[in-house]
Amino acid sequence: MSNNEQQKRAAAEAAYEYVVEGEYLGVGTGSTVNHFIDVLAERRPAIKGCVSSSEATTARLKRAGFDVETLNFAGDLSVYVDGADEVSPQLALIKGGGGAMTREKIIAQVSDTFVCMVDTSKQVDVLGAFPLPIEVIEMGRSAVARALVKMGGLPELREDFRSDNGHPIIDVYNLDLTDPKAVEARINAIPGVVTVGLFAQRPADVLIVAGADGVTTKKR
Ligand SMILES: O=C[C@H](O)[C@H](O)[C@H](O)COP(=O)(O)O
Repeated sequence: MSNNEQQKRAAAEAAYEYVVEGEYLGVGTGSTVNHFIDVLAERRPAIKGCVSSSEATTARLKRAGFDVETLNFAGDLSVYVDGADEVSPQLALIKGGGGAMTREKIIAQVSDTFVCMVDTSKQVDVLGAFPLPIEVIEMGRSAVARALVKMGGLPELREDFRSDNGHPIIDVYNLDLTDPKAVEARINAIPGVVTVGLFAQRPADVLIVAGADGVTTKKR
């Protein structure tokens, strides 16, 4: 395993401490979450089942023998575990590098504790070096892109990609994200936007950071 993969694994092991037995567990998407699912598969907690944020995570959880239930059935959750593409000191996040942010944001919103796992490379003072993913309705994608240009952004359509919900994704460079809550609200208000991958209005509650010197945990 590379150093980076070892760090992801260490973060996943630390996140496991937040799993609540006897309940449904929210599970995010991505390479760090894949390590978390591997940890779940090894330790087999007595959870009721999982609520998944993507088809890829659902398939991996099922292969590991876990029940995957719909959020409509499971209702509000105690714990949601996921990764992120960037994290600010206030625990605001950019998510959606894998295109899963719509389902991720829905699950984060109904979870008491959002546990986010990252490696040190994803910690930034101000969000925005990572292009901001925005899921859009196909017929509105050019209109949304023009609105983003007016905000100072440089939108790029993600080539040959559809989200699990069947929508295109625009990745936006160059946006000023010094006030991420305000930008999130402004982008949410553009007709045609399904979900912006900014998690500032609902940031992480617990941040687990894995680095060369071990794992640290920060709480909001
Ligand atoms: O759409 C993907 C999700 O938001 C992921 O949480 C994010 O991209 C981080 O993924 P990874 O753990 O692979 O860096």
